[in-house]
Amino acid sequence: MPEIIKTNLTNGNGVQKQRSTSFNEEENKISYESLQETSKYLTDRVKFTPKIGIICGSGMGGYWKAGSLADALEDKIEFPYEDIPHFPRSTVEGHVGKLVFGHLSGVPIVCMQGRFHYYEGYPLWKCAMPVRVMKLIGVDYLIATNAAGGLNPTYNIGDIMLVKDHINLMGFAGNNPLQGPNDDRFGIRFPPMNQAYDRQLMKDALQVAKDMGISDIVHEGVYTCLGGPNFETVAELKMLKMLGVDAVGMSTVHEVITARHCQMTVFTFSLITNCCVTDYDTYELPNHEEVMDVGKMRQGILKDFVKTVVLNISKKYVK
Ligand SMILES: O=P(O)(O)O[C@H]1O[C@H](CO)[C@@H](O)[C@H]1O
Ligand SMILES: Nc1nc2[nH]cnc2c(=O)[nH]1
Repeated sequence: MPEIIKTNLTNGNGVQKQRSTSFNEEENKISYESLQETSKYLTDRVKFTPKIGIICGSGMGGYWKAGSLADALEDKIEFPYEDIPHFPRSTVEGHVGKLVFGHLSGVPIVCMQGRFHYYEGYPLWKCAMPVRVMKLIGVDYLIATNAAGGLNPTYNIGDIMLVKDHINLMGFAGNNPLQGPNDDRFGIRFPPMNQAYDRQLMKDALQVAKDMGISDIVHEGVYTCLGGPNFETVAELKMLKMLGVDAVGMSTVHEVITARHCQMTVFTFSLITNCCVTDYDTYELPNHEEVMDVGKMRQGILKDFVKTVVLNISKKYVK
């Protein structure tokens, strides 16, 4: 049951009135101490310290098991989300719901096989809280992946868009994962966001794409997150296009903001799983099955791409 906090206010004429504020740890921020409990639960059970964390987008976390990025991990230690203290539960198809520790190309990593979305009913801070858990475990580099609709007309289904920037539309509407009291142990009250996506990691990833011979399907672009769960109307997409958005999704932005708040270095890419329909004469309907199918279709390339990016970060930057 929520604990009721009574606050004394005056009405301006010196007359006292009482306001009741509902405070419930599940609805409001989870404390630093609670997240330390979560992190301790994990570090007590894993004998290596990953410096790199990966979040798998829809269809990219290997819900079909074989051949995926998560499947490529060696010495795996898996934690179903329901076993981890204070962790939310995955409810979306294509998001397995496990935190997996292991080695990718010999590099220790932690991987979220399934993320949390606002439309599942979680507040943004809760969608992003695993990022803080990663930070407490020792992760300094976040690789966040997502499935997104391609709005840029030059993009094709199956392309990869390296995210160079985002538009935090939900933030425009006053919804932000950092809302509420700031805990300075994570980061500062007013974090800058103009260098959210690390330029050097992007350049390195472009070189990886070149070396793999896939430069023709790799772009740099601007991502936006909408609340979902419905896909967009034609008018909404036209508006987003005018704003300079290249790909549209329902995730990632709040994770990136939370990661930058606690000084993580961020690399993000979108897999373009569908082309956004921006005219009324096209009868194609975006759907989640297609989104997952494209993830599966691209699993081989994505696995090799991420493995090389991870190896590169580990060799060049991780201390
Ligand atoms: O962003 P991820 O988790 O990759 O998933 C994307 O795909 C789903 C829609 O098919 C939405 O959840 C959208 O956000
Ligand atoms: N909002 C949104 N999210 C997506 N995820 C995958 N495709 C899409 C899309 O077209 N729109």
